[in-house]
Amino acid sequence: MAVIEVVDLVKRYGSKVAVDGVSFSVDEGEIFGILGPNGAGKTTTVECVEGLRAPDSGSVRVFGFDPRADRDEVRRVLGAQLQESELPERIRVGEVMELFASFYPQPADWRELLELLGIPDRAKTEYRALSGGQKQRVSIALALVGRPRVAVLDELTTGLDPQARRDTWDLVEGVRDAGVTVVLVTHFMEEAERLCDRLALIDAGKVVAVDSPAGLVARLGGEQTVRFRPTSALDTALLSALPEVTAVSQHGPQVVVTGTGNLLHAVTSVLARNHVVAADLRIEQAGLDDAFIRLTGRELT
Ligand SMILES: Nc1ncnc2c1ncn2[C@@H]1O[C@H](COP(=O)(O)OP(=O)(O)OP(=O)(O)O)[C@@H](O)[C@H]1O
Repeated sequence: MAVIEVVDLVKRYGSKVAVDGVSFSVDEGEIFGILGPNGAGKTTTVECVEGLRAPDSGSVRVFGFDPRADRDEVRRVLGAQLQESELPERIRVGEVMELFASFYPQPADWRELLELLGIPDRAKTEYRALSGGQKQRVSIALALVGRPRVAVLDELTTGLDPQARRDTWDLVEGVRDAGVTVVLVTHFMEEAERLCDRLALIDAGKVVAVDSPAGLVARLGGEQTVRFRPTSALDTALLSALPEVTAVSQHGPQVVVTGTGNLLHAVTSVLARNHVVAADLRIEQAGLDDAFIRLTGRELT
């Protein structure tokens, strides 16, 4: 059975359609990403999964339960992160952990969780005195204290410095390795690429693709980009005519050539034949961001 099954989910705010027929399913034991630009409908989608919002149409099941009709069952198996603003500033970390643990029949040992999350010494600290990274750790601990089978983590590294972000990625992998399925909402390409087994790309309320990061990139057919600055006049039509080349564009002094196959060799051969020296020559393989542009026609950020 799928851990989460979303079928044709639609959610409107007044006349604004925030989620427009979204379908995906999450398998047990995976880190499933929901990736898309700001306003794509990611949070609204997971709020429907968590039972915080009622869908206008379509269906959501979590281990077969309806998050609205079977609220208690879903609460027992699904751990959701709190938004930062939802905790009182003066509550101590130990107090909030104790409180949340009391909601569950068989909670995890929250002291162990704080230890696992690298903040064992923060139990007596007031929430407001925590750093951004520590607040994120507390919110992950709260999502895990009920021993959920699936944890939903929304924009968990937004606002963190690069080191704290990498530490958080290690934590998420640790959660998955402990047997918890993870749904990760993000607008960071690098985060999705590094962590997710599969992901749904969402744009303007619709799913544009569901695949592994490598599978999404492979849809580009091994596309590469060569960039360089010609040091003398170059007729770019010579490059466009190459069978390996799919597009040529010029950005100021820089020429950008995308294509497949042995693109670099094809481009440098043309340059050599025409006695053009290429300065700052670079080649890049396509990544998730290129896949996103190809699938949606626009950039993620
Ligand atoms: N409570 C609300 N009332 C009205 N419109 C809303 C509400 N919440 C979200 N929206 C709108 O619905 C759309 C989807 O928002 P949502 O927060 O689900 O997107 P998101 O992909 O999570 O984006 P972000 O990363 O910015 O949170 C956006 O256009 C947003 O402005």
